[in-house]
Amino acid sequence: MRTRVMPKECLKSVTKEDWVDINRRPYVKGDTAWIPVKDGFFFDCILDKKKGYLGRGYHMAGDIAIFHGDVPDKKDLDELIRWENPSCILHIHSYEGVRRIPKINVLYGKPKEICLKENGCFFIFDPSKVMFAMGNREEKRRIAEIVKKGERIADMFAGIGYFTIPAAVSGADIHAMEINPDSFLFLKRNIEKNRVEENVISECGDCRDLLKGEYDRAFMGHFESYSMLPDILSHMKRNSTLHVHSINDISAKISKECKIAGFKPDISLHRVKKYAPHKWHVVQDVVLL
Ligand SMILES: C[S@+](CC[C@H](N)C(=O)[O-])C[C@H]1O[C@@H](n2cnc3c(N)ncnc32)[C@H](O)[C@@H]1O
Repeated sequence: MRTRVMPKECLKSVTKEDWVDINRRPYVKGDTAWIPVKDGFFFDCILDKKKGYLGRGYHMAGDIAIFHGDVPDKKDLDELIRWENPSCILHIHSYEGVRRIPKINVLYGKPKEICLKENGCFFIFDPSKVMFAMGNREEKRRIAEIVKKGERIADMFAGIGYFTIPAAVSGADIHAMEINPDSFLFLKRNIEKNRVEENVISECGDCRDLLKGEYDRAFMGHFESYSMLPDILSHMKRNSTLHVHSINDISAKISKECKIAGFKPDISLHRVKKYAPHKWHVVQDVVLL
């Protein structure tokens, strides 16, 4: 790659210059930036094609690199900085408690808010403050496809709007409930950012206290949500649908609760992602007959 070598602080001021190749990422090391140059313009250094990254697995949320599991070693970090040029590297140890608060180490740079675009929806969040499950993209797309315009939906564990936003964009009316005030603030901003204010009523608090009226569908996007089945079942219409998330198949437990509430459940199981060895994040679609 042909580059011009400049102090890092020049990066912002040169982006609009006609010689800058905006289709390539600049490479930054310490205080120096190697800025890609378009064909036909003056350059002062050719950067070797970078060797691939061979370290521990990670994923990128915007320009923030995230490790789960064990803490990566210094060699992996140096390699990753060279390979991805991230603004920040986080190690997320776990998500704590019912509010799923990330327990993190900042390994490089400074955490910040990012805005991801997925399946045409925007999600603003700070991965050091709130949970965002990167592997649920397909499930969000599936939900956006199956909800119907005008349906009244309870999103009992709305988070930053993982399911609320795609369902609202599809034209459903969502009652979004979220107990964590940090996640709730991002939820409000994502409702605005995606311009779905008319389709979403959002409330901060415990969904068990907030459920109101009758619903055509309910999203139960929390692994312990089955314990709240009695709460939601008293608000569900006949022929309505629940989407109950869990680790591995809990159809038998769900079936028992639905029968106690007077429904005949028709359950189908969908895998969302691998969670741990022998453990799958699954969702049970439960039609209440
Ligand atoms: C979408 S995230 C979790 C996703 C993932 N399926 C899991 O269980 O780890 C779940 C969200 O539910 C919220 N939450 C937990 N208990 C709640 C409750 N009783 N009422 C409303 N929101 C709740 C948490 O704060 C969190 O933002």
